[in-house]
Amino acid sequence: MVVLLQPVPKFKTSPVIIPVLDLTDPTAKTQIVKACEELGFFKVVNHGVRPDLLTKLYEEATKLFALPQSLKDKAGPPDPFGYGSKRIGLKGDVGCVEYILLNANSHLQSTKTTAVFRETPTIFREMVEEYMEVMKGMSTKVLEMVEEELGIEPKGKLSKLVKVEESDSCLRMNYYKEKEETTAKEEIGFGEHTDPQLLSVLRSNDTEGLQICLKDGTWVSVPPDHSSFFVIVGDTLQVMTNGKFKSVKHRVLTNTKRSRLSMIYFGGPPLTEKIAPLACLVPKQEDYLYKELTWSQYKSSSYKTKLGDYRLGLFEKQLPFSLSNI
Ligand SMILES: C=C1C[C@]23C[C@@]1(O)CC[C@H]2[C@@]12CC[C@H](O)[C@@](C)(C(=O)O1)[C@H]2[C@@H]3C(=O)O
Ligand SMILES: O=C(O)CCC(=O)C(=O)O
Ligand SMILES: [Fe+2]
Repeated sequence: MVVLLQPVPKFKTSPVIIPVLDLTDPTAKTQIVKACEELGFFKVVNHGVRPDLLTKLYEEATKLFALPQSLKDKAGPPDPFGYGSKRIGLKGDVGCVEYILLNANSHLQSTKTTAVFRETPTIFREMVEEYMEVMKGMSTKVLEMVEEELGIEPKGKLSKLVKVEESDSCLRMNYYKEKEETTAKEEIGFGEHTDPQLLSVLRSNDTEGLQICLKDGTWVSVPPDHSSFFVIVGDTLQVMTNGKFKSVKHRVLTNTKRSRLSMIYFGGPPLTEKIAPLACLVPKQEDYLYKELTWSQYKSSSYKTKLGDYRLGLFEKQLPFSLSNI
């Protein structure tokens, strides 16, 4: 008899060394740049975010996902904002995940974002707004440190993209339910992908599941740590640094015994912002690896791709005909 075994995703079980950054350390900017180049990922400790805000927000988010399905569905299907279950994006991707996606920019706020808040207590909305401000602050701080270390001029060129009111940032809360059967296998919670924005700031409860892909293609598990944040380099930062920083591929595998609740702030530039390699980092135009696109163009093209697609190809310069045929 032939027994067909379920393919188990390959990944290293031994934890890889994730850079741990204390933003108040005078050497932090050098370490941030190193981590963004080598891994596109690092952990932030000693961040000063009010622990009671985190605890309370997690309590309220847990209550939200425990609401009757009929109430949650009032804020769905996502447009892409609002409440979603299993389906991710518009191109048929699925995962073992329930989520809400909310605009951070109140001027761009969609009706589906408002619908989420209709089903939740006022305190939830207030805490979400405060949390988004805190995340904006942390994203700005990280980008300011990158500017200083790389000598990016004028000051604020990068960080203002997430700091200004028009920035197109969003917040996602993902809930991965535990499996009923204790013998159940791990499944894909959130399939492999890179984040399109400049950078993402992630926090989760203490349930494992997040994995990142190293440059050699091996997947490694990121040990969870509810007291820290994780920063993920996005596609836009890869383009602006002309490939110096790596937009890291990541995914979530579900845990069979415990539920995972994560919150991710995606720091995006204003919709009209032109994204291209920074001239102060790449003096010669012919050395640019990427062409210019507005964030709005890249974002709408991203929504035509599947989760795991290589979206940075949209930015890549076409090689001259003679070269591309070699
Ligand atoms: C399949 C998709 C979901 C996504 C939009 C996309 O077409 C490709 C990028 C996906 C992603 C990944 C990071 C964030 O979670 C997200 C909100 C984003 O900006 O890009 C999601 C999009 C989504 O779920 O709407
Ligand atoms: O839920 C997580 O821990 C990560 C999910 C993620 O990568 C995303 O929402 O873009
Ligand atoms: Fe992601």
